[in-house]
Amino acid sequence: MSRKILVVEDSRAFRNYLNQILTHSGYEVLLAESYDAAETILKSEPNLLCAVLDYCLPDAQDGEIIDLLLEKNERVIVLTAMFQDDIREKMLAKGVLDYILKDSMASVSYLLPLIQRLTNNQQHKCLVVDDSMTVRHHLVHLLEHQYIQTLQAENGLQALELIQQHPDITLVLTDHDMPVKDGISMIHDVRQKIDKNQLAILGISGSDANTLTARFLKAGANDFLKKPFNQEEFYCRVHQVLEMKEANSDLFRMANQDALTGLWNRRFLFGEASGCNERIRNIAMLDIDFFKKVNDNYGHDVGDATIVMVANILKIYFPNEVVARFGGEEFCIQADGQFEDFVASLEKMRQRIERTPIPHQQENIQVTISIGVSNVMGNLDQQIKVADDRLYEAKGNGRNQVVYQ
Ligand SMILES: Nc1nc2c(ncn2[C@@H]2O[C@H](COP(=O)(O)OP(=O)(O)OP(=O)(O)O)[C@@H](O)[C@H]2O)c(=O)[nH]1
Repeated sequence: MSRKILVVEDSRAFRNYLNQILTHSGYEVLLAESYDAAETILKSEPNLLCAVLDYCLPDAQDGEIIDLLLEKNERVIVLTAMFQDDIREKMLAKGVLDYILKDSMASVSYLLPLIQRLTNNQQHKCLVVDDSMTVRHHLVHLLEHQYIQTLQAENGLQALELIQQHPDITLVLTDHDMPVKDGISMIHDVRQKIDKNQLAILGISGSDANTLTARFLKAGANDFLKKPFNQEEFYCRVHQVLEMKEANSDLFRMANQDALTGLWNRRFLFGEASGCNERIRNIAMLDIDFFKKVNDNYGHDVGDATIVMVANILKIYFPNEVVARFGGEEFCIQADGQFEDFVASLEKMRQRIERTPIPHQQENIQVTISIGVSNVMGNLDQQIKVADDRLYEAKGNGRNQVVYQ
């Protein structure tokens, strides 16, 4: 997705300031000081993330630059020195994303978060649930204008089916009064399985019932928006809900991921991933052989690079399984499926690690791993204990091997 932003601004100081803050944040900025200059740039630079436009330019004093960009279906943010209700109404009616009052350099501090929001929106998929096609289309238009992908459902039941079929949905916007299944009972059902941090829900309703907001929130909605709403309020609520969700996802990642390798950590393995039921599952415990020597001979940084190399190969061979860094140079893989297939993949992975050199100065460092595997009925602790005993058997038998019985 494009990171190009067109900035059209006649004040040199303001233009340079915008260029500086946007470039610093990793965007590619195209600068124009007038309508004519912008028109020339647009001939050769399609595919913008958005355009930041001064409302009043020396050669286009009444917002004509906005029409030029909107005709090309670009996303437009307007900078204006005048805050007049009629201009604001006119701009928003045209389909401008937002406007920013240009009364000081500090006022543009709102701009960067807005542009970052547009960038992050591209990771989100929203399910719009409403029995009115007109309302659905209006909401879809607003969301897609901000790069949020969309799906649509006519009632709560269809919504539940789509949520199950599309685990990548991150946001649901739902009405309440719908045939077949209403919004609040749909939220109740969703929350049996998916919590607020995984899936954000924004209730939207025009009902006059003054208890509806509380009912939506108590059922598990993250927020509520009353119809009719204006575009600015809609975007503010959607942004707020998505920001909260992203912050929670970041926290979850920080608490459950190993910082060096990006693998899951022990906390995740015994918490989220373990489940409480006793059942059969495949467990592998892996340990890098003679790892202390890598640290002693080449230093801690090379030791770290070795751990990362092993972790990356684990991810390649077990992309859909729970792969965790158990401790220093010890890893654990938890998998379902056929035990023989699991052992075969572990053996291939062991050979791959043995063949993968870690370049260091003029040398290629080579490491091996030992693996113990279990497939017994029990809880996670019991299964890890069996795999761990087999890992130590592998170490005792000469290392660089898989022991699975
Ligand atoms: N570089 C680096 N070293 C670590 C890290 N965590 C633990 N270690 C080191 O890993 C080494 C583990 O050594 P040992 O437990 O003696 O085992 P080993 O040398 O791998 O020998 P065997 O397991 O018996 O084959 C210790 O020297 C730890 O200091 C880490 O995050 N980075």
